[in-house]
Amino acid sequence: KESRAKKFQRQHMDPDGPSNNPNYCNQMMRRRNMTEGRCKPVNTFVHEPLVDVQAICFQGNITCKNGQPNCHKSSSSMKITDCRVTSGSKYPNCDYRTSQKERHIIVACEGNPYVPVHFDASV
Ligand SMILES: Nc1ncnc2c1ncn2[C@@H]1O[C@H](C(=O)NS(=O)(=O)C[C@H]2[C@@H](O)[C@H](n3ccc(=O)[nH]c3=O)O[C@@H]2CO)[C@@H](O)[C@H]1O
Repeated sequence: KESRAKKFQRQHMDPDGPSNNPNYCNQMMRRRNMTEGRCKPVNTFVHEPLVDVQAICFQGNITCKNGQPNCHKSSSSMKITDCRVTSGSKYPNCDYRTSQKERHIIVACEGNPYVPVHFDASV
């Protein structure tokens, strides 16, 4: 069974990116298995080293969107790519808009070791 930490990495980590390729999201959403059963509507990939994203768990503690107290906001902005499903997208041919950004990211952390398990938002 995939751990929540591993699931976070599968869904949100791409240290080798970003890629200016307009098909980045179409390729990556499939490759990372987020287009099975349905097209995941929104997903962010983070183009920073894993250790830098794991360090966020020890940075600014803030309340998550769902009210839980275990979210953390990155001290610095990070290179990300937002993938958002297009209006014309029809499962199983999931179609995404690819948007490269530099944002502070907000993740939820859990466990021992205390690691990212959920992507909450970017600001
Ligand atoms: N505090 C917590 N502590 C611990 N766990 C917590 C906590 N909160 C939730 N989980 C868990 O996380 C799991 C999960 O998948 N939550 S999810 O909201 O659907 C994820 C969002 C995110 O993937 C994506 N998104 C969204 C915006 C954006 O900019 N970029 C972007 O990528 O869209 C998704 C839907 O919004 C679920 O098991 C839930 O129980």
